[in-house]
Amino acid sequence: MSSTSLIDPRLLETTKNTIAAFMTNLFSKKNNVSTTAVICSAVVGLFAYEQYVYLSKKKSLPGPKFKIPIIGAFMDSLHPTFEGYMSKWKSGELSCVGVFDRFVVIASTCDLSRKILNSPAWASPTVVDSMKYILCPDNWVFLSGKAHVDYRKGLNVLFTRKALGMYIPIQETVYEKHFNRWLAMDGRKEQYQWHFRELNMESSLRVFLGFHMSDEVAETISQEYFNITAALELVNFPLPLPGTKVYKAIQSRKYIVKHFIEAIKDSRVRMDNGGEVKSMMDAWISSLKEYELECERDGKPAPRKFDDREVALTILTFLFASQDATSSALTWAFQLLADHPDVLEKIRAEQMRVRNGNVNQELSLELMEESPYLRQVIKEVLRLRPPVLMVPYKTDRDWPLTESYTVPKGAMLIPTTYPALHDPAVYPNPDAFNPDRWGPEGTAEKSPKNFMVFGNGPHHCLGREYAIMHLMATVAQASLKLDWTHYRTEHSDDISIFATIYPMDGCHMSFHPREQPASA
Ligand code: HEM
Repeated sequence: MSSTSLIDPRLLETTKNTIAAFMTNLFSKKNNVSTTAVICSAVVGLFAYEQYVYLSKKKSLPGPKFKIPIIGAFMDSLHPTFEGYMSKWKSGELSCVGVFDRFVVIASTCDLSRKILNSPAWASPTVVDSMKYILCPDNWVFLSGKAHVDYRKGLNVLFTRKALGMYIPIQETVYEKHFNRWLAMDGRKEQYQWHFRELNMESSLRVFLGFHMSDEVAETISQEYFNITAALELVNFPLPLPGTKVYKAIQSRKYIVKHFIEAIKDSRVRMDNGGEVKSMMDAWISSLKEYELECERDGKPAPRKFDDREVALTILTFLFASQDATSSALTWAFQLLADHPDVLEKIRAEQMRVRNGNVNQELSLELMEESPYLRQVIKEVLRLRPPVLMVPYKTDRDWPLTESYTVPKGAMLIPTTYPALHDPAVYPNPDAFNPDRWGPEGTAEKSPKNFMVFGNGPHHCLGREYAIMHLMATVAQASLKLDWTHYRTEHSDDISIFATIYPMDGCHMSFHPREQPASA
């Protein structure tokens, strides 16, 4: 912890004394005081009180010594920078900042981050402030304790190996469609970050909801979803007033949920008529139906029903949890592979090997399971550029998190993933892209606790295997069907923050059809 950032306890004492003196002064004055003077004095008093509250929570933690009245560091949170985050993490194992009435504590070490993620008795996930408005307060992600565990158990069926195998052909169709779109641009140089996002959004929508919804609606949802991403700042304007980002995100959510509900109704009809399971939602509805019949048959009490809105909101959480993180990972994957052609060649060789030289072989889960090198590459992309840098939690009571600091109840407490994933003791030369560190000769697998890309503890990512499989499958198909060029700029390796992380220059690329090897 940097000693220069320690708060002098005398400052705290002086602030307290100033407020006391001010209040005494204000109320003891017998002489006439103008209304303006009283109001001004009251405002100054409130500001001083705000500083006092902030400093008494901050204690010796590194962080701003002065909180800007009312808004605190709100302007910084509007335009976060990676460098700003880095300097926070470097300032100490815990650091703090005040935004509006929120006191935010950031944990930067692997051990403290894991402790926070694994202590449901002290802190629970809070998502960012705006999310209760956007995802609706009755959404399952806001459940805690047993209610959360029980609900989550019911969702596991959607991410089993069998389920993942069923989603793969849907994904292959979507990849093919987007690859053809990219090729139709005739090798034009573009900012591909948004094209990767589109592929990812359509893949999510089709896997989660199937093909009931038209391409136009799917594209509008992709556009509307930008409003939701834009409202994901760590701390937002506290009220969803018209014109605010949160307000716009709520309108977009309404549009998205309306169309999800239509797809759910369609799925219910198809499943009632014994239709084929063609999406995650079909799988869920049919498993609920099966369980209902099982209870009826075995004379057990009827299970709880899930109405269309509830199913729609749950699918929305999957989109919410996956969309930005996976789009970020996909962008970095394409960029890093273009910048490391030796790695891309090894992927191609592995894919040709597992397909016995048949470049057109249908994609399958088995093929992905037989591709250990590709898995190493995806793990390395996620380590080097973790899409989720911080996971906001909230303390449910005063928590003596370290020997020297107790996090006050109600604080936003944020475990961090990046420093653990760039710890040179665990990942030598941590800023280098080196998939071999995950191989048999490497050491990265020896410290699984550092790999917090998908969180940890009771709320760890439900879609972890699905996400890894989707990233592997996209890269596998692209490596065989496409050649791509990355136009590096001086900002290609810099990180910009838009809910998650992207290359600062937006990733300029062009795509070309890949000439098939003679054996294909
Ligand atoms: C590269 C992509 C992804 C990354 C980096 C990622 C990362 C994370 C992280 C860090 C958490 C918080 C964990 C915690 O609090 O300990 C999380 C939670 C979650 N993720 Fe993911 N995720 C990804 C993709 C997905 C996908 C594709 C889905 C669903 C299809 C998904 C569904 C969820 C859900 C439902 C939760 C909340 C779990 C709970 O509260 O019980 N994620 N994810």
